[in-house]
Amino acid sequence: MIHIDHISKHYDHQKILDHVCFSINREETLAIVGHNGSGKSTLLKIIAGLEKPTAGRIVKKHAEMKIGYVPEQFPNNIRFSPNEYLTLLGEMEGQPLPSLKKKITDLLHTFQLSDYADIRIQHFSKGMKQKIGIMQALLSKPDFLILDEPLSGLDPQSQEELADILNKLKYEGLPILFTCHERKLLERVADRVYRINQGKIIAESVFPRVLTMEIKAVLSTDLPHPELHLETISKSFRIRDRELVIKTTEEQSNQVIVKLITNSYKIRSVNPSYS
Ligand SMILES: Nc1ncnc2c1ncn2[C@@H]1O[C@H](COP(=O)(O)OP(=O)(O)OP(=O)(O)O)[C@@H](O)[C@H]1O
Repeated sequence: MIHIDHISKHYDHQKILDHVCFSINREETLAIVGHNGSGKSTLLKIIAGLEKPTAGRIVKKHAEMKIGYVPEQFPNNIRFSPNEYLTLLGEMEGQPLPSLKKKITDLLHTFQLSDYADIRIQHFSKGMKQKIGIMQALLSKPDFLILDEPLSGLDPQSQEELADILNKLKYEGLPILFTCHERKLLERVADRVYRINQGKIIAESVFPRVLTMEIKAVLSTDLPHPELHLETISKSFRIRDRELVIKTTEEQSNQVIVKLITNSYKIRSVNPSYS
């Protein structure tokens, strides 16, 4: 959906990017890694249209494609609450107030900030501010999201929480391009990783997307739970009273559902699991 076509960038006489070429496909999460100063942020800004390349071009599938860009640092001095700040930005874009309010409520819920909706952002932690930056980018329903070091400076728990949110957005079909230094998180979130080295870009890794599904089912008879031998097709499962909760791969989820139905279970829910 976006092709980076022989992008080069020089600052004064310093060559930062040298004929960088790659494509970003639909529903794909791509990460860029590289040493400090290797040109990651410069490349993201060029793709977002915030910086001009010295040579080359960015080819978008649709000229009107909306790109959401989240810089590494969220401003420190925002005196508005998330409700006020996001409403103001949405109104400036001309979004109608009723649907804008609903969108903000949904975003606050997704980012687990509903309890902080009316507290000034300047009092927030770095991770919370980072979430506001992403919410701001999502407010105008982008077709593509670019995040510069979204996890930097966050404690491990906040990193995990944000990685879960990125996975959720990815599962909903939003293509994402981000930079990150944390190997474990790259593996959790990225489908592909590219490395910038001396201005050139090289494909580093491809992580197969193995999605875990959580299936909740209830036994519809008064008999004890039947012996299902789920160990072979399930990552984990637990039984509580009449309820059975099973985690399995997306590929095997249909097989599990059929097995449950034929053994007198009623399926309550089938959802992707990010843990
Ligand atoms: N506006 C600018 N003017 C001159 N040089 C710049 C400018 N912006 C970036 N640079 C230089 O370009 C090089 C690449 O910077 P960039 O911020 O893209 O690297 P990075 O890989 O994102 O680094 P980090 O991992 O530290 O964030 C650096 O040497 C930087 O000093």
